[in-house]
Amino acid sequence: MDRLIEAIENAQNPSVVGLDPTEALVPPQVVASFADEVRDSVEDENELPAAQLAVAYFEFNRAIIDAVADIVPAVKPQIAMYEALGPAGIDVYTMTCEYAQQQGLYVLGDIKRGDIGSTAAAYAGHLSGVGAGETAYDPWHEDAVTVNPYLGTDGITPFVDAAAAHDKDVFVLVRTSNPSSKELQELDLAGGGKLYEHVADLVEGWGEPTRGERGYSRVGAVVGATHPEEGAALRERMPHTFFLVPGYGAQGGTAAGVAGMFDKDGSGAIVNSSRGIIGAWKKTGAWNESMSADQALDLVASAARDAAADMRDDLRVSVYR
Ligand SMILES: O=c1ccn([C@@H]2O[C@H](COP(=O)(O)O)[C@@H](O)[C@H]2O)c(=O)[nH]1
Repeated sequence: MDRLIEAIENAQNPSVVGLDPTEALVPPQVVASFADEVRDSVEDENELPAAQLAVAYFEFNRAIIDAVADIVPAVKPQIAMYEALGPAGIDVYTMTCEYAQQQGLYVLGDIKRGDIGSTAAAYAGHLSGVGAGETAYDPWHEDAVTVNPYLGTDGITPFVDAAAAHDKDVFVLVRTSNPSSKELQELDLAGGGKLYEHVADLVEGWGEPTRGERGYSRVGAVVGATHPEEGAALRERMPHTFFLVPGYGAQGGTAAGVAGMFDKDGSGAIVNSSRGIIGAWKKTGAWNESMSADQALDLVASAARDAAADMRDDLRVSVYR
């Protein structure tokens, strides 16, 4: 986690921009502008819509990354949005991750994997790449990934081992931001405490052998911005676990609400906003259908930069107090 902490300190900004493109979030003229280019590249007409959207997603992401790279430390591409497009989407996911790393950003791949140990070992290829030594190949370009702890220790260990071997990190779902999270995570355990508290203790333990110079381990926790009190209690309970905090903005989380998830030095957490930043252009009232694709991308970029700067300033007031 030391690299992420350093990037946050350099930017004085504990926030991460979520790259979750959907058809509704990309200006239509951007998608339309790739129709001809894509038609020549697909073998089957049926592939056209996915291929066209995929190219549009990449240009959309690139405009946003260029606009925010000097003010945020990290991006979090959500792989679901890309997987939804099939192979063309997966290509654009990896291209986005690579481009973001090239711009100096820490890339947190939101892949939420979880399976039995032997399969988890294959998923851990997201962090370890393919092969070893000089011929090692990293197709994913991720600095960290999210994982689901539901299968227990053997589903997590391959990710932790890969993270330790490749100077990367893992974020484990502990207290997720969504309304239904209470159905499982708030269950009372026979021995006392809630299920998510037990997961929190496991996460702190999984990370223990990987503690870095800044006191945080390579095994972080996902804690929703929509649970301010529980997040603050988890901060106390998990002193060596860095938090990824989604749910700010579109899901109702606030800077005041997440303040307790940071440590006394204003470190220990990074807050995500996806739709609030990449969809900010829709709220400006400046878009119109006669704009060119380039003009629309300029609007996306400037609105994203303004929204990212507002979020940074908002967090600075509450966190760097
Ligand atoms: O508990 C969780 C875990 C992950 N997420 C992901 O974060 C972003 C949030 O997007 P917004 O548009 O800022 O709401 C998205 O990729 C989720 O899958 C989460 O929200 N909560």
